Amino acid sequence: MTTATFRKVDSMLKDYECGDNCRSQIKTVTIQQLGVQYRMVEALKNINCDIQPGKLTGVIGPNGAGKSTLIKAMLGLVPTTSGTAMYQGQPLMEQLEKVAYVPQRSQIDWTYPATVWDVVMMGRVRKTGWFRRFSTVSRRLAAEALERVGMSEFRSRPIGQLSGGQQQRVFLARALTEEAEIFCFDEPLVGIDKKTEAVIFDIFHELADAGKTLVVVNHDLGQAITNFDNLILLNRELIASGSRQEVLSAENLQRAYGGQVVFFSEQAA
Ligand SMILES: Nc1ncnc2c1ncn2[C@@H]1O[C@H](COP(=O)(O)OP(=O)(O)OP(=O)(O)O)[C@@H](O)[C@H]1O
Repeated sequence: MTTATFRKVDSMLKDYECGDNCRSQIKTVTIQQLGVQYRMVEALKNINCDIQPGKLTGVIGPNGAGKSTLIKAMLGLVPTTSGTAMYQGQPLMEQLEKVAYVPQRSQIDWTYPATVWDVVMMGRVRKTGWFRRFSTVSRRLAAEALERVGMSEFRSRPIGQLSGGQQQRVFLARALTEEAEIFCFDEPLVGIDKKTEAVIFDIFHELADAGKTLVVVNHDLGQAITNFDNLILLNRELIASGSRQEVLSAENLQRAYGGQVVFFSEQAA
């Protein structure tokens, strides 16, 4: 099916109100036989799983399991040896205008001379174009996003002068201004306090409730896990994917982490 045909079908479905089930299939990101090799390291092997809209999906697994690589490979940011991620009948990497991606903190240059407002407005560049004036709508969206993450009062502050949690909030605000269909966050919860964690999860759940497709890499198997609807458990290969209750079995955790993890009971999950 061509992109044009797919858009037509999608708008017809909007017109004729198809049920939740078929709408959900259309907005699902489907990862098919994805493989990544970095020189001598086989980072991911034959990954097959879905990321459903309307759910908060976490990617978990031990250090070096390939969690960040999964997101990067889905978006075409690292070369794949096999497979791809599909969205609405086309490779996702060819539709990046529909994606908001927030990389790991370590991959962002915090010395870059930009204010909080500059960073959030960057979320509008794709829609506005480089070197063009931002519209009133773009400015309003950026101001609303900053307000939503509780960072309005910092709008003139250089990003290098913020705490880690404040920096994460600013990048979340930038993602919100992109008005994307798919949101990919790589370790947004590292080094943040409980209050910021709660703000971030509230926003993730709002996006999921609005029918967005969200995937969040999270290496910490602790409390945060209780916030996800679905999980993708990796250790270079796919150990399990599906609802959090299905994925967090003793057997799956043993396969992913070996002896490194104490079993989480279903109640804990
Ligand atoms: N650019 C690269 N070049 C070579 N090897 C890489 C590169 N990026 C990642 N790797 C290797 O690929 C494997 C998977 O890395 P990745 O960062 O995806 O894992 P992760 O699950 O996100 O790890 P962590 O929880 O430690 O952040 C690791 O062995 C890592 O050392």
